[in-house]
Amino acid sequence: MQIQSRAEMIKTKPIDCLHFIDGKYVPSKNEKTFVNINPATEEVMGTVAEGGKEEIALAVAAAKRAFEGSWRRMPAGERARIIRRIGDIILERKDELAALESFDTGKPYGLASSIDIPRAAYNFHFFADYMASIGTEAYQMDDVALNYAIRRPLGVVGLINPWNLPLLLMTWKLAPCLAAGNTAVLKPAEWTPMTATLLGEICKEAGVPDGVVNIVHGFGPDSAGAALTEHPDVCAISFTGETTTGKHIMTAAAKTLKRLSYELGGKNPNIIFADADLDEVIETTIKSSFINQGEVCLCGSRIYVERPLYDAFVERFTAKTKELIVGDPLDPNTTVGTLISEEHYNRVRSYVELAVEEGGVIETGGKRPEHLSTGYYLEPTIITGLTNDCRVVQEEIFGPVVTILPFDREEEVIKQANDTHYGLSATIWTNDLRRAHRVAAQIEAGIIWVNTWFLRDLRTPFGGMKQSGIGREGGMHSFEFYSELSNICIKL
Ligand SMILES: NC(=O)c1ccc[n+]([C@@H]2O[C@H](COP(=O)([O-])OP(=O)(O)OC[C@H]3O[C@@H](n4cnc5c(N)ncnc54)[C@H](O)[C@@H]3O)[C@@H](O)[C@H]2O)c1
Ligand SMILES: N/C(=C\C=C\C=O)C(=O)O
Repeated sequence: MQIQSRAEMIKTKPIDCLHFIDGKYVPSKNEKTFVNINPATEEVMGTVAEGGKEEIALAVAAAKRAFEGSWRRMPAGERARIIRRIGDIILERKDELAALESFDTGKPYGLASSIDIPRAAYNFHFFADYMASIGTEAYQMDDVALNYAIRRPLGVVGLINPWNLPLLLMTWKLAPCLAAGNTAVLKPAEWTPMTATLLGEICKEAGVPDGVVNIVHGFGPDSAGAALTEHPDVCAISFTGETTTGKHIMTAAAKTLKRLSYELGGKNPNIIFADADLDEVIETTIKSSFINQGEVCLCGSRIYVERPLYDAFVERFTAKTKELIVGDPLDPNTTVGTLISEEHYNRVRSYVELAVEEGGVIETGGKRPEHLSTGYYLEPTIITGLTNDCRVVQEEIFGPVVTILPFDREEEVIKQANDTHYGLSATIWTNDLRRAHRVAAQIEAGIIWVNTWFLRDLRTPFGGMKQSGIGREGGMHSFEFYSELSNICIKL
């Protein structure tokens, strides 16, 4: 399908986003809505129904009915077929979903089309296949007794999502949640409602029974998000977002003792030893620094380079960064689109100004591109000359901004890499095999890549430690979160 121009798409597409509750698109009871702004044109693309306590109550009631109805009793093979079909339909509608994801986020259409949407489909295909292979455990107590565990679904689960990889991350939660036999109430991020809205009709077309998947739009505090974390019939929350938000949700969920899975913020080290292959390092570090405008929790925004390689790296990396094309997300030549919102643009810009106050040197970037007066565009930015204790090196910026610091010894860089409240991911570049294993084992992070970045095997544990998260999702870890185990002991 040729991508229609933004104007045509919005004229012809129902861009107003309604809730999807019990298999039907509905407005809020009080008719409240908020506007959805396109970050590249700063134009209103449509309205979004603003959900609150009432809409969450309707959605949870529908999910509860569906759970107690056909869904939990559906044979696993039939459930797997439906889940796989969701993935199929996402691929059939890839162009449309990629365009809407690009309109909502400002990310290049090419990125949405090559990464976000295919990975959203794969999340369903992966868990539909994986669920057939999961087992539990059994133990014989000599000839006295036999113990075996059975796995059962939790019930109604709340899934609260961020705006940076909207459909990818929403489906990373929804696929295993459904595969484990649960029903779900999803709360998309307020900045990115469109692909979430279409996910409702895609699930219905795939054969998901009404009420199994419900989508309620709105904000966090005093809105749909908070209501979901407080509802007594929601037994678990999987949340992806800022660490500060995670703390608020934990307080709200405590009242009803909900099970929690958290994927939170990060400030990830990218450690480059002098023996690394510089061409390979530069090519991947451009991605791990600036892909999706740096709005990826896994981005390696703290770059540490062993001193013998430092000058060559700064020179080559800066030159390569200057070649990146900041522009219209729908232009196939664009490699860096817009930030998500004016609010976020101003926040990221403030960190560039802070970096100068802290003594940093802006090697490139830090400004709005002169030829782009409309849209929340920011040049990819490289900062040197700071120390590890600077706020710009310590705090998550979540934009196209990286710092580069030199180091002399392995022990020194491990200490600096770990000197953070976060512990989500890390990247290590070296051709010394023993050093790779030795350093990786000492880095305090949930995910550590060596000589690569964002290479994902969905069977692996995914999540962060310290202030970057609680729990792991992926493969068996998702089933550990989205189901209960009971041990049955039979006397022989
Ligand atoms: N660890 C990961 O896998 C991962 C992935 C993507 C993004 N993130 C993190 O997410 C952040 C950016 O995403 P964001 O700005 O959407 O995060 P955010 O915390 O502002 O919002 C995330 C979601 O939580 C909702 N929310 C906000 N306050 C709430 C409350 N009190 N109760 C219930 N829901 C509430 C929001 O409406 C949104 O849907 C960054 O910190 C990034 O590192 C982490
Ligand atoms: N959760 C995942 C990616 C998170 C990206 C954060 O912005 C994944 O790849 O499964």
